[in-house]
Amino acid sequence: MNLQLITNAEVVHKQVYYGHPRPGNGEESVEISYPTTEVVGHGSFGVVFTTTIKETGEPVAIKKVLQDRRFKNRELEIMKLLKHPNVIDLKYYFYEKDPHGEVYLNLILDYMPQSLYQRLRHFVHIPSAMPRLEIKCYMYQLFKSLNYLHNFACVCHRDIKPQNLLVDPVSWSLRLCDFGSAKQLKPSEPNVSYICSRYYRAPELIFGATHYSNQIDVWSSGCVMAELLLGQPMFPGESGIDQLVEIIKILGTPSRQEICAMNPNYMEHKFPQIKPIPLSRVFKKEDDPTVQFLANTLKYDPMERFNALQCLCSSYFDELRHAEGHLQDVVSSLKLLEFDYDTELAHLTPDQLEAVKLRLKPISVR
Ligand SMILES: Nc1ncnc2c1ncn2[C@@H]1O[C@H](COP(=O)(O)OP(=O)(O)OP(=O)(O)O)[C@@H](O)[C@H]1O
Repeated sequence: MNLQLITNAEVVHKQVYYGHPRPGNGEESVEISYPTTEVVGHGSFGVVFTTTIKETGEPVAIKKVLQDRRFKNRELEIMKLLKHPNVIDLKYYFYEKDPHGEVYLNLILDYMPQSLYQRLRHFVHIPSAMPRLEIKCYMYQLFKSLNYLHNFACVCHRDIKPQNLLVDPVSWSLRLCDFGSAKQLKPSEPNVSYICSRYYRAPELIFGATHYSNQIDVWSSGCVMAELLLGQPMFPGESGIDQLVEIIKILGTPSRQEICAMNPNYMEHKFPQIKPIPLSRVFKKEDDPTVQFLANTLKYDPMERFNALQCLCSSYFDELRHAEGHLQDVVSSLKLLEFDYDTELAHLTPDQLEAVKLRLKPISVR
């Protein structure tokens, strides 16, 4: 995405629909105005520019995508469902026609200053490591967003990568964006395996599985965390199949059982036998809970891989639950230890709920 400055802003007025209409109000609309525009970015599906809504003073990003009239826009339908502090919020949307009669959908989203990709490039450029606590806060919020997405909205994001994680480097808040590849997966229905950006693709996708689960997002998140720690992608595959080679070079050749767990229909089992490199050697400077956490997110077998809530409960995040001084201020201003029962924990059995609530509490009040 190239960012380019636009000058000579003019104010436009638009009749827009609310992203989350009040219950019973159908597709409620309102008129807003905003200057066009300060910054634009070109993505694979359209442009994104940032501006400020005149009536409310809200800074927003407007993502404009070409609308195929034959289909409902899945990104819009999914974004209407989502409301969580760690997910980019759809404030309004509207359609517009260009002079050639093409229809564009405009998604008006809450604004975040940077992507995690840009934040990491900042540290690589200095050069210095990203502070370990900053990484931990971002990863915690990422898994909070995934726990909500997977268990409440039943949506799989399918394109977790640093470019789609938006952050505020001052408050350390994080929000997940770009639901252009997201889908509600149904166990009985097949899904395309050619999704997710290469470095972050779960091995079951590389093995061509069509009955994968939300666990593909956990693998991608493990790759993001590894990249933040290393300053460069952990599995930088140069092609689809080379991606698997990069994974095997570190995790070793998957066993017959692991291949079967990734894709039971995968027949060719001819791989050179490579031994795994212990992750403690790849991440020499990291402590045991960090290395163990990465090992639990980067497992071949999707069922053995931690799910998002198990990740949140991991001892890697205990430092946030123990927090004192400045970190305690960060934790409380980001409301990291606050969970909403209905949208974050309602899928648990009563026994699981008790155990999880105990685990996620600040340590001082246990
Ligand atoms: N809410 C937002 N606030 C600030 N910047 C944003 C916002 N949403 C998107 N962006 C910027 O625009 C970029 C592209 O957004 P998005 O990923 O949604 O579009 P895309 O067309 O799907 O892009 P891609 O080609 O990367 O898939 C983001 O990486 C980010 O830099």
